[in-house]
Amino acid sequence: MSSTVDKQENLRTAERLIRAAVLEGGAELVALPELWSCHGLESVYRENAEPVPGPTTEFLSRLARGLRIYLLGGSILEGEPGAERLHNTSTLFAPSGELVAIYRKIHLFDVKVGDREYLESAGMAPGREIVAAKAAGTVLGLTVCYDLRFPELYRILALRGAEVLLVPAAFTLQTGKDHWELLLRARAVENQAYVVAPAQWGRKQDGRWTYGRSMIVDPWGTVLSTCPDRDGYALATLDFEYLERFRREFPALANRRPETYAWE
Ligand SMILES: NC(=O)CCC(=O)C(=O)O
Repeated sequence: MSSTVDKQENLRTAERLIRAAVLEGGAELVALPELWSCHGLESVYRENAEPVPGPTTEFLSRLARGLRIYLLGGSILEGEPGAERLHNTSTLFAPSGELVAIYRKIHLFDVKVGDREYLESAGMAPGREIVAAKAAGTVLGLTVCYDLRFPELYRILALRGAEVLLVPAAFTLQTGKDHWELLLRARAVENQAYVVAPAQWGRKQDGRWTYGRSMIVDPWGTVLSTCPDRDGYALATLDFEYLERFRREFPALANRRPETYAWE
């Protein structure tokens, strides 16, 4: 998606794309990008924030139930009325519509890229909990965007059994062109897991460009599917028998030597 600050328009676009992924593509798990319901102008984030659960998660729950799918609600702006700072919050719904996991972005994007400064922590508070959730006999690890640069998080998720690492994102164009695919493939290879990474693309209202290229990567590091620079979806089959065999025959996770690793 290339979300705007018009929440109703974003909800309509998300619904159209989710329905297409399921009804045309046969998707059983659908994932939206970071801040899909409102993105691109920080000055309006507070007025677009909602509690979780709230109206936008209700919308996602209805879609998950109606289409009988697992639905990752990318991330949205979470905020109780009067909260000092918001959270960048990802939610996961079961085919029953039940909200089965809530993950709040841990690593906030406080960096300078070229001549542009990002200070996500000015408006957001970091999450404090690592979240893995069971879904249809597998385990999904929830993360958001800049988290991708912190391999510790993904290793902990893998050690908790995650076989699919979810990375809804809005990478900048400048970092994304060199780092997005590299980091996604690295997280897939080092954790021997599928990586599902739906992304914002295009120019935003505040002038920033996002990189796009939603991507699904397999445990070998092969890119199974990606998106061009327009709204759409990447689609792939995740083969958990292959994953189990690969981890058994090439037991890199089991070959770790934690007793020799020094901690900070
Ligand atoms: N929204 C984000 O967290 C952006 C992360 C990003 O662009 C990066 O390079 O990291």
